Amino acid sequence: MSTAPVVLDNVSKWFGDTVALSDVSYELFPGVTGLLGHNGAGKSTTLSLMAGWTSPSQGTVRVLGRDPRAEPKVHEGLGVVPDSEGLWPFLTARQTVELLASQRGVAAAGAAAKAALERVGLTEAADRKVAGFSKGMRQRVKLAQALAHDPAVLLLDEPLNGLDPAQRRADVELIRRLGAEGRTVLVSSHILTEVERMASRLLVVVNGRLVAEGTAEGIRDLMTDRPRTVRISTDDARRLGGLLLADGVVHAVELEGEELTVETAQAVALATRLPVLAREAGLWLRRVEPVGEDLESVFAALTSAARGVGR
Ligand SMILES: Nc1ncnc2c1ncn2[C@@H]1O[C@H](COP(=O)(O)OP(=O)(O)OP(=O)(O)O)[C@@H](O)[C@H]1O
Repeated sequence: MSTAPVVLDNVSKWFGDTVALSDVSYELFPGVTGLLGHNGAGKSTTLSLMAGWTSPSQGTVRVLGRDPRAEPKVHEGLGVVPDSEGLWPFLTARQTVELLASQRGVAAAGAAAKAALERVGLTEAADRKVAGFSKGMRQRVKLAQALAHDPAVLLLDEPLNGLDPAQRRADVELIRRLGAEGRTVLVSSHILTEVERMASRLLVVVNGRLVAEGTAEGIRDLMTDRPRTVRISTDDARRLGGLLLADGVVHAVELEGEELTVETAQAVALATRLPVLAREAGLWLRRVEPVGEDLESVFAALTSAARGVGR
């Protein structure tokens, strides 16, 4: 069996007729891994399985070498930020964090809570009741709770939800540091540009299936043959559009003044043929700009590609 801190081996999970996860296998290693998927893709189910809150219908889950469902001791090395609220409003931030640290068997729970609250930037608010906290502050209390016992594995379900831009930047930085310290961190998100800033490795889940895995760049490469849109600015857009269509490297063109927008399923061929065709026709390429090269677009393409294969 693998020694990776988290191992999913042929894991499926269904609720009645709903398949939340379908035959998923991967390992998590130290550093930050992003788990990407739209609402309902199976992210929270994955985290629940790793936290031992639910059992797989099939397959095995191991966290720090243990079955998290059968061995609650796993929580001594595991910190979880669930997407649910679950905070007692009548406790202060300090009491909230201290309580869980004690439950996790931390001897100096007070000192651990103080350090964790400081880490997430809640020192000044530590003795205020959670009831008056903003969504962003409550998220930070949950993060401090997850950190207080210094776990080797952290599972964070959409941890940036409800944060303002400054808080997001701070938390992206904090999560990166947690990974750099050698912890195994899994961050779920539906916002690719955000998770891309934290995670060195991405797992993309669509309809409960793992559809792509790798670095953000690697995932883009996987999508080389997906349909792409390219905007071209030239001195005779109509002529160039005709040449590209005749050459067969694009399947649609749209003209707007000197701007030409083309659709292609052969990005590499277009990149090779475009300068040749322009040169032969004596046309000047002012600007060539791919549209939608961000991960959001790649993700949308993966999603529609996987839809037919879904449940
Ligand atoms: N306890 C449950 N009972 C029935 N169906 C469930 C249960 N938990 C999850 N599901 C279903 O399993 C699928 C995956 O849900 P999950 O919450 O894991 O997705 P998600 O990617 O976390 O999405 P979200 O961000 O919206 O929570 C969904 O179709 C959901 O409706």
